[in-house]
Amino acid sequence: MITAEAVGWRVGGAQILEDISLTVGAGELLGIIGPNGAGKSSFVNILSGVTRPSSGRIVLQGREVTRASATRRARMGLSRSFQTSALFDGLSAGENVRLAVQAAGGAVLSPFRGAGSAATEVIDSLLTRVRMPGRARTLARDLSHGDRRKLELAMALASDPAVLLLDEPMAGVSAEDVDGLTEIIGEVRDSGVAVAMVEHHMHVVLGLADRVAVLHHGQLLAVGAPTDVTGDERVQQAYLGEAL
Ligand SMILES: Nc1ncnc2c1ncn2[C@@H]1O[C@H](COP(=O)(O)OP(=O)(O)OP(=O)(O)O)[C@@H](O)[C@H]1O
Repeated sequence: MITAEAVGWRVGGAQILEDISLTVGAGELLGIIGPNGAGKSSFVNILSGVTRPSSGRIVLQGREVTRASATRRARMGLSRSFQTSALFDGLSAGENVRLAVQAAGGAVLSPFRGAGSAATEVIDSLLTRVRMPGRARTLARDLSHGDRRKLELAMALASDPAVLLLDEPMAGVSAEDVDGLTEIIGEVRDSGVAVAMVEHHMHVVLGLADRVAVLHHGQLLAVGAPTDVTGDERVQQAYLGEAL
């Protein structure tokens, strides 16, 4: 579904990423881990089109998109969530989802119902998919941190993506919400979406991912099944002092 071929990124004389080749297939979840500053977010930015790589290629659904904009990639079936919240706090959960559905369809944006606006059923089904049925009228600012994360996921799913990139979808949420989000993301993968997920909650990544890629100092240190990766000596060295 999405492939990075020998991707490198240099900025201001620093080699941030070097020779990264990774692929994520339909219905597969690739966990991307690595110590702080390893290059995980930079890599996701390159996959999504926020950043152009200095070398290498990105192929999305069989078509090269290395120089395609983020908007074009979104139209080709790629969706992503960001490390920081992208919600409109003064709008309700349903209105936030409505905007995402409209944006996905290339419609004029309006959080309010009107001609050509996203159907309430579509919004409700997205909120149900992230286990927030009946929360459409709650203001985003009144949602718990975990529910905000779920709402962001609903918005990322509004375009019915083939590829979903998640950058720390569980950052700062409670243990209970981590479990809920884990289940939801697992269901998204099981529905056939190719998911690449950067996440610091190691037990989540190791429990959920089909394969895990470890970045370290901008290089791909290891990639494979979770148990193979955690048993890799170089990976253990990279995480020295941290629990794996
Ligand atoms: N636009 C930029 N210009 C210069 N350096 C950058 C830029 N973006 C990222 N970097 C540097 O690239 C390195 C990798 O950053 P990146 O945010 O991708 O790491 P990360 O693995 O996502 O880290 P974290 O786990 O802390 O989020 C860091 O040293 C960072 O300072």
